[in-house]
Amino acid sequence: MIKVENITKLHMGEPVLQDVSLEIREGANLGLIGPGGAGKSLLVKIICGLVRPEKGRVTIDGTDVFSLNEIELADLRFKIGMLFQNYALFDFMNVGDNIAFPLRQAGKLTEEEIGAKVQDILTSVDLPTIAAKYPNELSGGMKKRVSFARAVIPQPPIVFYDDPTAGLDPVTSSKIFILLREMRDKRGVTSITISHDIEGIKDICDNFALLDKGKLVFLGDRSQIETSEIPIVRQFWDGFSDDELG
Ligand SMILES: Nc1ncnc2c1ncn2[C@@H]1O[C@H](COP(=O)(O)OP(=O)(O)OP(=O)(O)O)[C@@H](O)[C@H]1O
Repeated sequence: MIKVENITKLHMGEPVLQDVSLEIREGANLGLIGPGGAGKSLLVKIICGLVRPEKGRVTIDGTDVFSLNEIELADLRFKIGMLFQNYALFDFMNVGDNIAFPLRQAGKLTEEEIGAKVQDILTSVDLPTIAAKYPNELSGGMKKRVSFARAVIPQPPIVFYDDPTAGLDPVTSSKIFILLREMRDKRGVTSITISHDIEGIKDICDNFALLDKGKLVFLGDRSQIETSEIPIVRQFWDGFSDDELG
């Protein structure tokens, strides 16, 4: 269970997140939507302890994230896979070494076992032959799939996906959403997916939150979001542009 209580974060004295509270129970998948700059990525970084808020509390399975020391935080991050918006691949490592990185960090498997796992996951993301390539030789869609592979290879129980299909063509996007759905159905992960692709996240998430200018303006399940009368919720969910909303 992930519990976010009254998170407030300031940037140059102005609130960029304001009193945000939500809960994600084990195995649930939250879709986080809202305009650019609303604070979605920042909220996820706070939840996994990468950024400290001015106010509020985050607990993951009962552990208060901000009470942890650096070593305990590093342990917590082993439970959390993160697919960052900007890939965050190491340019100086080839694809195989990038994906193997979290397994080597954990230090529990032999090189032979790691090699087999890397090959398995590369096959499952439909890129079986690119282990020796470097990130700068890959297309955006390939980098996303490699980042996905690196985020999920340690089989974390929690995964955060930050705009996993941004800038991808529709075919590659649908492949990514299939991978996300498999994580939910086969591995039962608890997840937060930030996305501007409403059609894509409709199918992989069971709960939805909408952030606007740092405030949580909606939190609810699919039927609640479909019937919400909050104008910005309608605008985002239905994907129309209403000039009156500005
Ligand atoms: N570590 C930080 N501390 C304080 N403020 C931050 C920090 N990181 C980002 N911000 C600010 O938080 C605001 C929200 O940024 P964020 O990237 O979370 O938006 P977003 O909703 O994810 O946008 P997009 O959909 O465009 O990715 C921005 O004004 C940004 O400058």
